[in-house]
Amino acid sequence: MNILDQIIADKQEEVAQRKSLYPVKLLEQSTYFTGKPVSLKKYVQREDKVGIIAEFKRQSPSKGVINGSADIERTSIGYMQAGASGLSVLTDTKYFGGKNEDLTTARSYNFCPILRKDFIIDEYQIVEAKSIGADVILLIAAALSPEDIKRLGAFAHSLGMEVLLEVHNEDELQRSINEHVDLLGVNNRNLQTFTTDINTSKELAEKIPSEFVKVSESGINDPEVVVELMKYGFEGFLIGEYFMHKGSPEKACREFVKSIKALQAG
Ligand SMILES: O=P(O)(O)OC[C@@H](O)[C@@H](O)c1c[nH]c2ccccc12
Repeated sequence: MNILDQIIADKQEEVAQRKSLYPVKLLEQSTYFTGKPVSLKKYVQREDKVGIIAEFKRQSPSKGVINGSADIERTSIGYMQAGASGLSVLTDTKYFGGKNEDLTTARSYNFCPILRKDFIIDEYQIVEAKSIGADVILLIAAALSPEDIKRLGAFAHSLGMEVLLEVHNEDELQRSINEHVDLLGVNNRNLQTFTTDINTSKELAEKIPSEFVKVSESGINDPEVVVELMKYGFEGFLIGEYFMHKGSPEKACREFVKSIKALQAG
């Protein structure tokens, strides 16, 4: 079984358990549930920003522990002060060492779009995403049928949230896009081999219909790469490990944003 199948199998069990522990009625009582989501689409397109979606990721199946001591309050505030356009917070515990409380903490200290980074397979998780303060959900084409993607996307929209659809190749792109997708993320990481290749983004760029905001995900560790991807029409850049593996992720983010701006100024 590949890693994604394994994660999804575990997720099915986890969701079934959470459903009985925290019924939807309870989630809907959260003060965040009634709040109006912040648009990631708009934020990555802001003229005064460079489109970095800064991720809080303690560990991953490919790298093991990336940063065991980073603090979500400090890092999330620092990322936004560094000029990030939005935040991505891993909430999967088993494989990524995250938790829902991380997202809620990030929410309570920041007014910005926050992506719930998890493996969404069920409407329940979308209600949960909203109740913990997320604005955007991730749907992974490799893990879902086109019908599921459409149904879950429509449900997220009905709650006012945005949808980031993640694809890794043209086949996934063609079969998965629908009107309930707002942002199209190209994952540069091959989930079978864990290798990352920026060319994945470059090759898929022209195949993505222009109504979707393009986001390049994974393996980005060089400001020059961001500037190059901008030429291919990418407006969002999802970066985790490059920031998180440093003692101060927020400082790494600040320097990264600065370098992009310097390159743009020529
Ligand atoms: O840490 P990186 O290489 O900068 O990548 C960030 C992000 O793209 C990656 O964490 C990611 C992309 N898609 C995912 C799906 C689930 C969990 C994690 C991910």
